[in-house]
Amino acid sequence: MTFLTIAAVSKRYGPVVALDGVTLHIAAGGRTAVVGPSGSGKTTLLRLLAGFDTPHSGRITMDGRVLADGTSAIPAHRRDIGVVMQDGALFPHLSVADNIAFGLCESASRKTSLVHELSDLVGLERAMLERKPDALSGGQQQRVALARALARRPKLMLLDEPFSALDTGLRASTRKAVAALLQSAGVTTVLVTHDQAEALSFADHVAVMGSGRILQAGPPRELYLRPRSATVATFLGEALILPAALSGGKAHCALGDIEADTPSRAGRADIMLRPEQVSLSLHGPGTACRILDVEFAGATSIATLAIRGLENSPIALRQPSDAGMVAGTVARLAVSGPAHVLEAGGGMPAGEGGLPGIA
Ligand SMILES: Nc1ncnc2c1ncn2[C@@H]1O[C@H](COP(=O)(O)OP(=O)(O)OP(=O)(O)O)[C@@H](O)[C@H]1O
Repeated sequence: MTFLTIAAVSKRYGPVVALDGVTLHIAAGGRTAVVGPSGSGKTTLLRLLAGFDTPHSGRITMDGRVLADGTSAIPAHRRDIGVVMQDGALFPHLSVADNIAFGLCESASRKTSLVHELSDLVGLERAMLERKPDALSGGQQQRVALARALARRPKLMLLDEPFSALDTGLRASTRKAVAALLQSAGVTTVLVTHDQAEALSFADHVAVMGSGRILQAGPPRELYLRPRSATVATFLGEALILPAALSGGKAHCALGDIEADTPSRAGRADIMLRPEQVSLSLHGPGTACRILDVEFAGATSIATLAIRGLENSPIALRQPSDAGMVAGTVARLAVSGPAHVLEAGGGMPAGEGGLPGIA
């Protein structure tokens, strides 16, 4: 059931079109991630949902209530929406407990029990409640910000890059804890992030933005495996994009004849393979290629490869570092699984440099 509807919403800042007719339907109780490159309009969308700004046109409806219709809008404090920003935005002079209870119109004893309940829920030890925010780690501060937002029992939770200030390990564990918490509380959530891995792991619905528009929205797996365009494909992960001729359910390309996931299509098209579908070996089966360069990156390395038929467009492919890749040698490339056929007109992203294969 749709809980939040964003219908043809546009927003300009002077000559800049920040949002250009954005339409998005968000299911009740779901976790939606809005991803896209810098400047694509993610934060603007979140600000319009929160009520910090108003659209120029379009309509936002939540749970049957119109939040904004063109430039007339319900103010932020009357929307029942919780917001957690990148830096947590805690009040530095208040204790953790007072931060969580800030603005609640409850008796002192009710406030105390609510603070205890919420701190247990977000996994904060009681001993931390009397500390000031600067005596907590980044991850703990984010949990306080979340508890403070949850204290108002919001119908919708907006998270604006809330994990970006945390280091890698803490980031993953906090993200997992927050996702589980929001799911158990049944709060519909919208997360804004520029981190595709975060979006794919946190959300059950992902919307990819570009230049103020929604390029594609759907379940994470669907978007990762069946992106419409090269732009969406490369934003959501590394991708090998190759020109192909389609016929008889096959994509005929420089890597051979590969089963196509859209058997009815015929003619010329770009196809996409994820790196995990392509394996490089020194003596196995597959298409011959020359290893031009190997860039070591720990567990994996990026090989630059010249394939017959694509000599002028070497491809970049990430492979396990123990695959024995040595620059200057000849190897074989084998493909498993079908090639995904991109929609017509969805070529390489404009202005994207570098080699095909690495986003
Ligand atoms: N207050 C403002 N005044 C003028 N231009 C603005 C304003 N806010 C946003 N913009 C512009 O609108 C566009 C969208 O910005 P927005 O902050 O929504 O992008 P974003 O996808 O959240 O980017 P980032 O990932 O860098 O935060 C950008 O071109 C930005 O420069």
